[in-house]
Amino acid sequence: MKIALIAHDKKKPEMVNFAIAYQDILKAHELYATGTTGKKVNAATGLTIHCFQSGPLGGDQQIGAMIASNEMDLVIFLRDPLTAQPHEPDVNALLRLSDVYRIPLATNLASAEILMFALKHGEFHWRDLVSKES
Ligand SMILES: O=C(CO)COP(=O)(O)O
Repeated sequence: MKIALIAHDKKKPEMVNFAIAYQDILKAHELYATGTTGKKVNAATGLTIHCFQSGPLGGDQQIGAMIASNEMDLVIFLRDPLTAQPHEPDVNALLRLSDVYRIPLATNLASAEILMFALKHGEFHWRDLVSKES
């Protein structure tokens, strides 16, 4: 499974703790991230992560492109709903594409944990079927 990890600045400590807590699950998958998030998670866990550009410089768009070409299976995007982002249109585009392509997406820690439990229990095998269709 290809999993994207993205966190706005105020949510990065939460993302790092999340990745530490679930690294045993995450390490079995192909991980992608926006630039700064990926570097922080890698530094804290040693997980191998393909890092795209930083979000404001196009990282959200790069992950969106993977979604549009059916190459992303799950997105954990810890958004900061209380801070305006200079690249809000990119953020909205990523959320929109996740809905267009029905990609499981968690935008907060509680949802992200539920997705991790589902992943651990093999609830995403349907993505293998969808991936093979394209
Ligand atoms: O801004 C982001 C997502 O919209 C995150 O980008 P960084 O991980 O590069 O900080």
